[in-house]
This record gives sequence, structure tokens and C-alpha cells, in this order.
Amino acid sequence: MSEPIFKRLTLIGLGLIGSSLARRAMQHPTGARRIAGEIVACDSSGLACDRVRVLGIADRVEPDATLAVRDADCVVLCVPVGALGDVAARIMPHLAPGAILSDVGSTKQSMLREIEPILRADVALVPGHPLAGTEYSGPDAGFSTLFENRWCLLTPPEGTDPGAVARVAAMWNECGARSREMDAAHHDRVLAIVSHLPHLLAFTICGTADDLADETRSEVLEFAATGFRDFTRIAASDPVMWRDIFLNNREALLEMLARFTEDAQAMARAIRWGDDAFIVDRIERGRAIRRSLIELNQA
Ligand SMILES: NC(=O)C1=CN([C@@H]2O[C@H](COP(=O)(O)OP(=O)(O)OC[C@H]3O[C@@H](n4cnc5c(N)ncnc54)[C@H](O)[C@@H]3O)[C@@H](O)[C@H]2O)C=CC1
Ligand SMILES: O=C(O)C(=O)Cc1ccc(O)cc1
Repeated sequence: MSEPIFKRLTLIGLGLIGSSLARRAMQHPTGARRIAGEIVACDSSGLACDRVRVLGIADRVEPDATLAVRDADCVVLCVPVGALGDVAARIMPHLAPGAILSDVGSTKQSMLREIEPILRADVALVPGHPLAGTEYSGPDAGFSTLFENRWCLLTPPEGTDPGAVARVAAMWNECGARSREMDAAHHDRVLAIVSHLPHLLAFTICGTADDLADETRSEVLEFAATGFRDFTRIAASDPVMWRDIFLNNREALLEMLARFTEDAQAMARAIRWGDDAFIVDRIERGRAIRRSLIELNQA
């Protein structure tokens, strides 16, 4: 049997994503390469640490991050993106020489902005972003198959040791994901349109419907089992996580929102003037996108 990818893997932040990675890394399916010889879990929440112990999804729980990273050959930060800088600064002096520092955060330029200036020369930075998740959070929400058939985007800065990038990619491949390297700025623009803007719209439409129900005392929410219901699933996502994403991808998100607003205005105009061809064309484009997602097995 081949060596595990990492001797000791430390995960900081054992919520939905960290606990899903921990669950998968704790499994040793026959024939598959082991992700790590030892999994160490660390979370600033005592409750989360307790749950990880009860669930048995790590070999060791160490609430002190400076101790948790000791002798780890890979540390993956799985905390909200607004907390990444502080956690990285705290653990940096305690990382083993030659260690890999990675993360799973949804915004990548902000990660590089915060961590590159404090990065030690003997530590390899391999930022990552698994494009997989749900609206639930916390250690109980995770599951080992979360990353199967999903993408994991890696945004290593220029000059990063290719061997370190390959080991992080191998970890995600063992989780069932396909990995691809991408420039951080490009990542943030793509994610702004496919993930961050849809969440912004979902939070906003739920707020608008709620205001309307208050104002009119009508049944807006009672009869919500329509298109609106799909928005409410996304709108149930964690407020701290999404506040951090919006604030850390401000530029790209505002650009996509401006483009969306223009396109929504164009649709409003077509409805006002009865431009059926325009309306049908827009709806058909939506259907075509849905069809191609189904064909790509990403729906
Ligand atoms: N939820 C999702 O669908 C996805 C989330 N992500 C990214 O993954 C990261 C984690 O997200 P989730 O697992 O969903 O969040 P979560 O809210 O389920 O878990 C976050 C965990 O981090 C812990 N934490 C917070 N600050 C900490 C600190 N300073 N030190 C140690 N632990 C700390 C919390 O106690 C919590 O247990 C975020 O950066 C998010 O942007 C990436 C892909 C999908
Ligand atoms: O639950 C959903 O619809 C998601 O979109 C999950 C998700 C949330 C954040 C990410 O950075 C990636 C995936």
C-alpha cells in the first residue's frame, strides 16, 4: 500500500467543509490512497470541538491552533474568509518547515492579500476552493461524499512549489473532486457570477417578500411553494460566512450586480413594451444553461 499523501493533516474550522474533509480523510477505502496518516482537528468553538470528538471524525482534537499545527505537513484552513488572516498570522510561526498551508475559502484574492505578506519562505501556500456545499453549517452538517464529482479550484501564487500543489490536488482527487489551477482574480470574477450574485439575489428576494407580507398582511409566505421556495434554500445559508464573502469579493460582486441590474432593466422594458421575442429569447437561454448543467452532471 502506498504512503499517505500527508503524514499529519491539520484542519482548522470543523464546520460543513472542514468536517466533510475530515470524514472523508478518516475513511480508508480499499484500493484508494490514504489522505493522511493522522488527522488533527482544531476549532475556536468548544462546542464544535466537543461534537468532533463525539462524532469521531478526527484522530485528535486540539483547540489551541498553535499546538494543532505542530509537525503537520499540511494545514487546511476551513474558517470563514474574514477569519483567515488572523488564524494564519497566529499559526505561521508554529508551522513545520516545508509545511503546506491551504484553505477552502470562497474568495481567493483576499486570501492571497492577507497571507502572502506574512508567508514564511519555507512554507508553500496552496489556496483551494471546493465548489461544493449546502445551506447547512457546523460539524454535524458535513458528509464524506460532499466533494464527489465536484470541482476544486486551486489558486497558488506564481513560484509555488509544483510538488506542493500536486499533493493538495491529490487530496481533493481522493475526495472524488476534479482540480484545476486558476488565477485568483479570474476565480473571484467567475465565482461572483455563479455563486456570490445568486446568493445576494436570494437574500434580497426573501427580504422583499417578507416586507411585502408585513405591509399587506397577505399570504406571500403561506403560498411560497413555487419558484420562491428554491430561493429560500439558498437564503438559509450562514450569515457570517456570506457577510465575509460579500465583503471580500466586493469589486467583482458589485460589477456582476451592475451587469445583472442592467439586464433586469432590459427585461422590464421588454415586458412593458410587449417585446415577446426578447422575453422568449431570455427564457430559452436560461433553459439551455440548465440543460447543459444536467449534461455536465453539475445540476
Ligand atoms: N458552506 C459552503 O457551502 C461552502 C463554504 N466554503 C468556504 O469554506 C469555509 C468554511 O465554511 P463552512 O464549513 O460552510 O462554515 P461553518 O460555519 O460550517 O464552519 C466554520 C467553522 O470555523 C470555525 N471558526 C470560525 N472562526 C475560527 C477561528 N478563528 N479559529 C478556528 N475556528 C474558527 C467555526 O467555529 C466553525 O466551526 C468558508 O471560508 C467558506 O467560504 C467553500 C465551499 C462551500
Ligand atoms: O448550497 C449552495 O447552493 C452553494 O452554492 C454551496 C456553496 C457555497 C459557497 C461556495 O463557495 C461554494 C458552494
